[in-house]
Amino acid sequence: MTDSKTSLNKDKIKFLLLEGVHQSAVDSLKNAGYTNIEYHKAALNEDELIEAIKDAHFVGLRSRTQLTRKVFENAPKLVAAGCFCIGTNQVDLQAATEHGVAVFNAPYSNTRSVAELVIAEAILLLRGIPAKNAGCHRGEWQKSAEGSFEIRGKTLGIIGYGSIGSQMSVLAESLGMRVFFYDVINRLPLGNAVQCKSLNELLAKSDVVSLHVPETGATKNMIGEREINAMKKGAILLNASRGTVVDIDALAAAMESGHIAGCAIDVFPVEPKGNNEEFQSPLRAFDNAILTPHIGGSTMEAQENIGFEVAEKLVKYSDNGTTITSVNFPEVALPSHDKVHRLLHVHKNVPGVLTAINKIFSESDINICGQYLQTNDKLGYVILDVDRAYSEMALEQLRKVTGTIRCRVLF
Ligand SMILES: NC(=O)c1ccc[n+]([C@@H]2O[C@H](COP(=O)([O-])OP(=O)(O)OC[C@H]3O[C@@H](n4cnc5c(N)ncnc54)[C@H](O)[C@@H]3O)[C@@H](O)[C@H]2O)c1
Ligand SMILES: O=C(O)CC[C@@H](O)C(=O)O
Repeated sequence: MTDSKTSLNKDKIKFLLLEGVHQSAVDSLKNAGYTNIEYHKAALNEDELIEAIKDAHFVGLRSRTQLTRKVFENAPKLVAAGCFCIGTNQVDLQAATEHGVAVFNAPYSNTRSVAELVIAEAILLLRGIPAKNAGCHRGEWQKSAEGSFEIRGKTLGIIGYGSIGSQMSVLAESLGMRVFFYDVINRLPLGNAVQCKSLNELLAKSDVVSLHVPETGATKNMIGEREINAMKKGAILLNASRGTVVDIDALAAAMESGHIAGCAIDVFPVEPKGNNEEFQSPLRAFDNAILTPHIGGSTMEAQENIGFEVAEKLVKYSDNGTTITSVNFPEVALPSHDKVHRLLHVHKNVPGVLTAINKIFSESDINICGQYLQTNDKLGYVILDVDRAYSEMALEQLRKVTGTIRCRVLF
């Protein structure tokens, strides 16, 4: 038996931070003792990412970086990924899980920022301000009330009544809007909002339609030609969810015909990788389209909070194995014990793994001081605190347990 410390020193643990995540993330990691940080302002393409991630233990990203199966296959040391945003659709979660990589995000920090933006856009579009603004910039003077409306008394249709949709609902009612929403699950309506039974019902009722659904198979092109035709003539469409949700060509055709009176689009099927790449979209042709570079959640407040929140989750996972709020791992938090070694064991959720683990320790005569197992449909994750009389041999045996995906010693 040896009393050896086999975990890495903190300065050997590499964090790869991409897409200009907020300085608060860097500060939080440094305050927690993690100084080995590689920082990139933009996203990396797959080949660049594979090169940068090959010796990284943690990766931090936003919505642009694609963590594909190939990336996970080439990231042998990676233990966790932190999405400094809400969406996790840019991560192949199945591949992350199979490789034993815990994924975290910030599910709430930027929701208010998005809700405020879409309300502001609805007001501006109902008044025709984007087109009037563009005209003035060209030297035109279009003083007219034609096509300008107050928001008060108009009907808002929210698709996806989660954290953002429900906040928008409250803000919209405070401005005098009537609110309907459509969601795949029954949601408690806030204020006087009413849940619609179908998407068609919502589209037919609404003067303004706003999308707040995640990117999934079911939401891909959820708003296409048929759905746009089901909207009222002269209605307004807002999308600050994901670019795959709206068929942009169908929207451009409806803007051209005047069926849609204006739109505000923050997310696109293909977005530039960084600030130096040209943004391409058929919607650039329309003065009555507010186009923004995926900044719905980009406020100083939100980004700072997200930086702290996600960095803290990564630090807790690195320091003591805590996976609370992980989007793909069973959630485990074991209080720390004195004078113990802590081992983390990630395995396929198949019968007999815990028995095999416990057998190794009982046969090696090593006392287990604390143990917490959680499973989800794919994974089992157990944190074990064992007596200092810990042996490297036990770790070797743990690694051989059938179903093991990843096993490491924290301290
Ligand atoms: N533009 C930005 O900068 C920005 C910022 C934050 C979030 N987002 C996007 O907004 C999305 C929503 O964020 P949120 O925090 O409100 O998420 P959320 O998970 O709290 O809410 C999403 C809602 O959509 C519903 N939903 C899922 N599939 C649906 C379907 N097929 N039809 C109808 N409803 C469906 C869910 O039941 C849920 O109520 C995120 O997934 C993210 O992609 C964009
Ligand atoms: O900051 C980003 O890149 C993504 C923001 C937003 O889409 C989110 O999912 O939170």
